[in-house]
Amino acid sequence: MKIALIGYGKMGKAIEAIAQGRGHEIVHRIDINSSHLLEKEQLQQADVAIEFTTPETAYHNILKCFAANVPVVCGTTGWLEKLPEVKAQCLEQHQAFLYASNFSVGVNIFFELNRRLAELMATQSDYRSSMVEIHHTQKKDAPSGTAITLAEQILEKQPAKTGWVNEATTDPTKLGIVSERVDPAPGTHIIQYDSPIDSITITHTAHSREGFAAGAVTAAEWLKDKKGIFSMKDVLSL
Ligand SMILES: NC(=O)C1=CN([C@@H]2O[C@H](COP(=O)(O)OP(=O)(O)OC[C@H]3O[C@@H](n4cnc5c(N)ncnc54)[C@H](O)[C@@H]3O)[C@@H](O)[C@H]2O)C=CC1
Ligand SMILES: O=C(O)C1=N[C@H](C(=O)O)C[C@H](O)C1
Repeated sequence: MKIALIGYGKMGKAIEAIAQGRGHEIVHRIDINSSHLLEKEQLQQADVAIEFTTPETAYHNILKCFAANVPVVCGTTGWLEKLPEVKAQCLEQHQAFLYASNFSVGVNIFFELNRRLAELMATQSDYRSSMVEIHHTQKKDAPSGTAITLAEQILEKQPAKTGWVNEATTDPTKLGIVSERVDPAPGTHIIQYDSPIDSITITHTAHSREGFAAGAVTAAEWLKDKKGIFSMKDVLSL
């Protein structure tokens, strides 16, 4: 499979290593200094594009892939206000798009646990939920995309909560998400339910970026010949 890597930073390089290890060819490595490679003719040399850039650039990069008729896997976080528009464009232009706030198998299983735990806790008014996410200091967005996905799952199951805030809170109608930035943390997410009697905590800790990169390559292999909008739930059949 021929891959265009859009974003050749920490994730782009981790994805390159996994993709080449699986016999794929990287036809373009596109970063801030080589964005001319996002032209239609260049992108069309790839079977699939994998986009890990910045909150400011993801939206336009995805639209360029649509214009070139190239399926795109996107892992960039921090741009979700534009997601509905991207999905609409994908359908309108008959393109293929797969977004995940986290591509690792472990986190996608953790999402399922989180959803179930939130469901069980929905009727347990003695417990207060909260979240901590820990990442490296170069991370541009807070809270992390994964934390937002986890929060949305909790809010969906707990109607007493009306939203999340990116700080610790005693407001029972809000889910507090604390963001810590410590090197070299690749990504840790902790969900906690506390009552006066006890606490329940579930934690996912990434030991490296390998799981994110492997998941993104698996998603690209899966998406290559498809049309439509997909998620890692589709890829992993969860
Ligand atoms: N969904 C997931 O599983 C994961 C998502 N991420 C997200 O992926 C994104 C990238 O993360 P890192 O690789 O750690 O960041 P990084 O800062 O190491 O790399 C970003 C890359 O984007 C490039 N870039 C900037 N503007 C560009 C443009 N206009 N066109 C093409 N390339 C451009 C930069 O030159 C750089 O190579 C972040 O949003 C991060 O939150 C990170 C890890 C896992
Ligand atoms: O920026 C990162 O590094 C990560 N970003 C993703 C997120 O925002 O959730 C996924 C992972 O936690 C690493």
